[in-house]
Amino acid sequence: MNGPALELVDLRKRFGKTEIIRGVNLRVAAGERVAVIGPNGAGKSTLFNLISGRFAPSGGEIRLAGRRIDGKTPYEINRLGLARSFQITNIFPKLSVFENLRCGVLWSLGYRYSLFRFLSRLDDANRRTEELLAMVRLEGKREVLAMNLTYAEQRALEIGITIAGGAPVVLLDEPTAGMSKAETARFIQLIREVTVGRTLLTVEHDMGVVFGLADRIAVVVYGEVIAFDTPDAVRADPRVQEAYLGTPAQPEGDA
Ligand SMILES: Nc1ncnc2c1ncn2[C@@H]1O[C@H](COP(=O)(O)OP(=O)(O)OP(=O)(O)O)[C@@H](O)[C@H]1O
Repeated sequence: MNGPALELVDLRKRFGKTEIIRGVNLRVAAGERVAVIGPNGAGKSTLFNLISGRFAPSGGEIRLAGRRIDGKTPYEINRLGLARSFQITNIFPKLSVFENLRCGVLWSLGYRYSLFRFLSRLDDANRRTEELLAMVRLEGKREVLAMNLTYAEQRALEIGITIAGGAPVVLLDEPTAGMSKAETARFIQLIREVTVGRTLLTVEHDMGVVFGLADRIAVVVYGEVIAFDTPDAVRADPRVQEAYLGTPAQPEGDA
């Protein structure tokens, strides 16, 4: 019942002869916010691509709420409850903010419904869209075309679309990239609010965001998770300091 929301078991990905993800094990509890950090080229995006089904693993397992999802398509994985943001690419630029959010909600109703059932649920969809509009603080931009929003507003819209389907597990790829400090601070708060009751996995380079948002941090180096712990514990971990600074933090250590 209370198993992990997301679990990676000895996950591996090889491109040609090179193993990029080298036996990753990770158990993310339901409701937890986890930031994945690591040097450039460590394999963070590859890990996200494996979890969301864009790449098939070369080995190991991925479980969403206990259910195997490795080998499934991104569509199937989304339907099973995992939503991933694709930065601003999933926004329809010529639709209004409201219409964009409603597309996200309608998508979650699926195409299997008959037209009659679909129409009968439109009221629900509109209500849900209103809620989302408020959650991402874009009520004042309701009728504005997405292409006319500021960059930060587009990112907020994108998060609204990502959570529109109600997926319990959300993957966000560098959600604050390109934002000013003030926008970033506001955005962290927004992410906190919209992910209440959900499980969040985010790839992030900005340490301010990582420490402001994450309950636990997974540090990926050369395709392996070298630490998975609370922000304070990760900050104090000599292996992490070495991976980032290139020098052991404790000179008297057994290096
Ligand atoms: N489709 C692919 N084919 C071959 N090699 C790939 C492919 N995708 C990624 N790689 C390689 O895998 C390694 C990890 O890349 P990845 O993008 O996952 O790292 P990252 O940690 O997300 O880096 P960054 O922080 O720079 O975004 C890199 O060496 C990259 O060149």
